[in-house]
Amino acid sequence: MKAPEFFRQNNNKFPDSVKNTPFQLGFGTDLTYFAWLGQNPDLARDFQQWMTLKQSASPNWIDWFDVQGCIIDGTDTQSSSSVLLVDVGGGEGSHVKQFQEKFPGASGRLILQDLPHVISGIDNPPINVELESHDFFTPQSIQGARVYFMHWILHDWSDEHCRSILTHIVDAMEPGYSRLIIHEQILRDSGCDIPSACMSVMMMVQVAALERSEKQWRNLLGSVGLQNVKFHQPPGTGEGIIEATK
Ligand SMILES: C[S@@+](CC[C@H](N)C(=O)[O-])C[C@H]1O[C@@H](n2cnc3c(N)ncnc32)[C@H](O)[C@@H]1O
Repeated sequence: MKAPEFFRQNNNKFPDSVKNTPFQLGFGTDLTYFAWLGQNPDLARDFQQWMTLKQSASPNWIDWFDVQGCIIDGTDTQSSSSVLLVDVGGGEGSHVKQFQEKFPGASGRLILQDLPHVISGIDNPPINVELESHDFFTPQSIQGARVYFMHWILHDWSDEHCRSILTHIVDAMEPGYSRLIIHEQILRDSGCDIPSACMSVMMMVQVAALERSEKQWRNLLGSVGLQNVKFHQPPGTGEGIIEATK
């Protein structure tokens, strides 16, 4: 682990670039973590399988969040091409698969987006879900979906990168109709629990990013023009839902 060496060399400052973290020092690469995974297919597959396993062992947001009232009830049921949910950076699709299984009768298309090497590596694609190679730093191809969903995406990126990702989604959202649903940690402003703090440290050393508090989320989402920002915490502990509209 090269973190102590990295921080000694950098005067204990937070990494200033996703291309200059303890990860690059440790693995002797100039690539960002996700670009490096793209060049290491076996490890990329292990990473996606780990994400799927993690999800199967975690509380599922659709079991405690009011999906029916907040999403399904207001969905356009008239157009056969309308999109119910886009899972942006959705990996192997465990979230969109669970959504489809819990709400099989919900009207609208379900779309799973991720980088080309991830999409082409999916062995068992979720049924009734369209797969699309998409780089979230480019304009969003799906316009006016009811929901743009992201789990464990924004905690991988600095505020500056997040603004780029979010701006492409905001541009595609239909005012008053589309919802952004972010499934991430919502840290307490003080007295943060140890597992969440450890995750934040992991994001720092790997991708120069962080877990965020409610105040940090509000500032970030407000900076790209999102409004009606609501925070939902699950019963007990765990990752929350942050909901916003354009
Ligand atoms: C921490 S994983 C989360 C995956 C998935 N949302 C889940 O919860 O299982 C981050 C995901 O972002 C994807 N990703 C990274 N950079 C991307 C980009 N530029 N465009 C689209 N997806 C990207 C990765 O391939 C990976 O699947």
